[in-house]
Amino acid sequence: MAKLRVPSWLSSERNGSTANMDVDKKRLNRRSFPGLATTRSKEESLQKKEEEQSEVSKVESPESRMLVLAETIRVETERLQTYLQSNGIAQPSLSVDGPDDFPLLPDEIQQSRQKIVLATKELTNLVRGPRESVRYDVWSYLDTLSLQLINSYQIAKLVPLDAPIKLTELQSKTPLEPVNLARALRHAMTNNIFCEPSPGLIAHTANSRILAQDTSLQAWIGFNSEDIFPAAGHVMQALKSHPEATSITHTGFNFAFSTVGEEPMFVTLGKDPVRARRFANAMLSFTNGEGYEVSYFVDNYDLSDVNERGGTFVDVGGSHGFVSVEMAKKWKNMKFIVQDLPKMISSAPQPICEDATVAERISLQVHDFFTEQPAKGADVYYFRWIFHNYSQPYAVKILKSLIPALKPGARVVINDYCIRDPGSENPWDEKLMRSMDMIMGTLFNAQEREEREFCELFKAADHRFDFKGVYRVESCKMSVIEAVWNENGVEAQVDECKE
Ligand SMILES: C[S@@+](CC[C@H](N)C(=O)[O-])C[C@H]1O[C@@H](n2cnc3c(N)ncnc32)[C@H](O)[C@@H]1O
Repeated sequence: MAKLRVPSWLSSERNGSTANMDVDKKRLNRRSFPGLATTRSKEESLQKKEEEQSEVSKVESPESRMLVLAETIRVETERLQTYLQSNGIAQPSLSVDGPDDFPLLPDEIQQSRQKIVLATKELTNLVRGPRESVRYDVWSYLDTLSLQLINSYQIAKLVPLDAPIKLTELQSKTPLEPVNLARALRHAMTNNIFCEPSPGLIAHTANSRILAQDTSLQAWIGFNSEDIFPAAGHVMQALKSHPEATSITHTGFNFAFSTVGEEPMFVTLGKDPVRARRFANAMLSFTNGEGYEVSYFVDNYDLSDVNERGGTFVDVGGSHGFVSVEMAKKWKNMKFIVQDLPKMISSAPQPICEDATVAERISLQVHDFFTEQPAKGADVYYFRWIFHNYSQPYAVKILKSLIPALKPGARVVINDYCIRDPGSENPWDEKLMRSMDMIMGTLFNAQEREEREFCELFKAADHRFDFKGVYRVESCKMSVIEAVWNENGVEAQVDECKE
């Protein structure tokens, strides 16, 4: 049997694991903006491989692996519990009044959480065994299905927060036929969404209660289960008919919603204000998730020179402008333009923000980013969660459409994932990023990109884009990828984008 390697992030030896983590952290947060850091070199990758090889010597026999994992779970749970207790933070609980989220935690405590989740998952896999694990992993879509029914029929809002409700009474409040309501609820209960304290009585858990209260979360579940889930079921069909998989109108989404060869997903959503609003709110929920907070960008991206000269920041594909609102609060001398498709712009809140001194510096503009950029001579063109929606031909077109508007020194800033080498991300984030990559393929035939791919993208659009590199703030999952417009740029060298 092949031997299992113990990854350094899972080791329960405190000093060893912390030391490894520090090394990893330093390595992974290396940035390639001039003056801030240097690009990860081949030698460093090799060195990492060697370090990993040496981990093989710490191989555990399959019999003891369960105990290693159990010990990791015990040690890390104790660490998390102690931290919460000594800081007066409520302990996690599934009961209806359990806390909604963890507060911002120090890095090492956050890593404890990650280790617990990942060790628990591996231990579950080991204890179930390979055949049973794989056999039933494929049923994970049923978790989405039961959640879709509950969310779509707004069942969580029908269950009182303070007392259980009889299933029969709940049935009378929904158009869902009793068998289907009971089956969706009882399936969701296997995921701790609702509980049945005694037969026929339905009550909230913390999970179902948050679903009843959080409208952005409802939108997130709605978008994922009603737009992405059907699209995922049509990916095979899309790939079989268009194996090259670059067209944005021949995707799983297009096959699911009968728009093949007609229009991309955003146009479809844009035609329906309810769906457009749900998408915007879903993005808000996602953005508020751990490691995606807009504050990482707002707090760390330096615009003091632009602010000093009262410059302009264009948020291209900026949805309802929530990034610009936060930026305008910080940079009080700057102007902001939020651009998006007509339906998105018309459904944006008016005023965009309560504070008039912020709102008056933000304008909304209808603009299709595949056409010539109308905001000429701005200082920054910012794209958040845009480029990962597009395969290379489209992404190049978006950049080319900017060129007539660019003044020398204009910054083009992409705020997206930047994928690292397989296995170099912590597994928690790796799963998230790989999942997002799958979703991008499903909806757009698009992809998440590595640093080299971003560099190649800019160079493919125009050699005058001076690629500055990738910057990622500690604990943030998103990277800032930047290029500066250089009128006198020289023809790109073939090797320029290689690691
Ligand atoms: C994934 S969302 C990102 C929104 C926002 N930047 C954020 O960070 O949440 C993509 C946005 O691009 C907009 N969009 C899609 N196609 C567009 C186009 N051709 N021109 C302008 N905006 C577009 C969508 O309406 C949506 O608001």
